[in-house]
Amino acid sequence: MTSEKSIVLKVEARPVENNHSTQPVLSVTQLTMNFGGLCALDEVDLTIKENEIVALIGPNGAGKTTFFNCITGIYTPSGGDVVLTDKAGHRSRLNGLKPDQVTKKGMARTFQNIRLFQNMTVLENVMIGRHCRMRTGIPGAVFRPPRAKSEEKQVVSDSYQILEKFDLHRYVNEFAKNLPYGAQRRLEIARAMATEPFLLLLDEPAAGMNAQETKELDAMIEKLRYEEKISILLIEHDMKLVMNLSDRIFVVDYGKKIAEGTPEAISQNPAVIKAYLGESADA
Ligand SMILES: Nc1ncnc2c1ncn2[C@@H]1O[C@H](COP(=O)(O)OP(=O)(O)OP(=O)(O)O)[C@@H](O)[C@H]1O
Repeated sequence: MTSEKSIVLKVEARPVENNHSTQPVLSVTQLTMNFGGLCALDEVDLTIKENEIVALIGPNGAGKTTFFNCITGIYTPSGGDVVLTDKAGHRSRLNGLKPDQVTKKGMARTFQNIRLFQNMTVLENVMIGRHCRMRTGIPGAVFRPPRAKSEEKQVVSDSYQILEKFDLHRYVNEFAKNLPYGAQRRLEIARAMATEPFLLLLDEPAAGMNAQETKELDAMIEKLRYEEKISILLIEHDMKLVMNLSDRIFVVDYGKKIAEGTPEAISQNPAVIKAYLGESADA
């Protein structure tokens, strides 16, 4: 029997424009994560270069979200190294940093299940992302000296501009929970972008989207790459989106990296086809 995933793997891969710099912004080496007796990640290596779009794919339970959780400080990996290099060439080892410290270093993320502040407005959700770049600390927020007031004004105006970019400004004072599904997904990305990342991680951004919303998402991710000059790492099950967007693809299965390469190479890789089809690939 042919599964749905086997069909989508055969989506035509677009030719890769290989004009990206070779500077790695993220370098992950031998990342390992054990949960008791379960090895969810087994010495996985992955690099992302400046301005690249890279996908991390694999069957359900392969270890993709665990990978994101390990590199963003949600989990402490059992082994391996995670190094982020900013645009000025400063290298930071992220091992042991908390999620907010990782965000400040320039790597932001979204989640598989939308994690917005549902009872806050659209503007407030983005302002929360923006606050990570504010200089005012708790005393400033309490006593509100003139500098804190002017910084707060700037946060409001920056956040509104971000909403405009994501075509969300018409919802500015709506509660997040009242937005249509596709707009909630966009808002998560807008909030992540408000932290000024140079590397954005998207965990299944197209999950639950219809064909039109997915097409818009595809265009939005491309636009982000070119206009904001950022690199993007995405986990996604929609192979059409993956094949269309990615410069390179990494494939994991049972916690191990089984392949990496261009969309074209990956779509023809026997180990990848087998991972998606199971034993039927041998037939
Ligand atoms: N906190 C945890 N404690 C124990 N086991 C976990 C934990 N998080 C993930 N796992 C296990 O690690 C393995 C990898 O899970 P993970 O969620 O990373 O897979 P995935 O590739 O993201 O899957 P999906 O595509 O279904 O989201 C699974 O066997 C999962 O049950």
